[in-house]
Amino acid sequence: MNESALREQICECGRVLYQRGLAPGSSGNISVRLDDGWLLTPTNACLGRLDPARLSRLDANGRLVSGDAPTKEAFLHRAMYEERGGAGAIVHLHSTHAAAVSCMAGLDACDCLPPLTAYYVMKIGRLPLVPYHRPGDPALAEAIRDIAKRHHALLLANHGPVVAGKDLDAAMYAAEELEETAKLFLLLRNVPTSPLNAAQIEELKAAFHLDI
Ligand SMILES: O=C(CO)COP(=O)(O)O
Ligand SMILES: [Zn+2]
Repeated sequence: MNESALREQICECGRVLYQRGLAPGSSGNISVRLDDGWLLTPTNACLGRLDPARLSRLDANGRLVSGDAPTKEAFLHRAMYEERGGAGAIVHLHSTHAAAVSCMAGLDACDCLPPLTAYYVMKIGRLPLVPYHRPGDPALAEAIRDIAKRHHALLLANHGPVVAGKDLDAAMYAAEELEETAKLFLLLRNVPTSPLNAAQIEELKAAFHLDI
């Protein structure tokens, strides 16, 4: 896909996520890796009203070469791309139910949500929790670097999810599946549940060649 089409795709993805209420206000950010840098959403931009021409274009060294000032988390996206050679796009949201889970006490920091459904296992697998850092804190890049080596999705404490994918559709679908599973998790809080067991997860990993 050429850069112009990628710009349009970022804006369309932003519109869909905003309209679904997964990126309220000016929250969230999206990026796509290019051969020689990245395209990112501008800081303080509403994902529902992006202008393709004003997206932030960074060169391979992370310098802004065109467009508006990039998301305050450009360094986080860059760290994830550096650790995940196969990642083509990253979506960060403040989707309500995933954000709610990120605020809960007593989570398993290695895996915040149970494997309630096959699609959660297929799209997300395991969801590590990253300790709280303020939005835009450069220390966040190093905090996620080691985790990103092993996980394409992570949950920022008291904040929201960051999800990478081979392309923007994959990242977006996985971020939406994460939000739906967080919703299920909260709905089922006081209900006995039977998450998928290890054998069922192994079967999915084999059937869909999952790297989780
Ligand atoms: O979600 C956000 C920060 O965590 C939004 O920040 P930006 O507007 O700088 O992308
Ligand atoms: Zn955020």
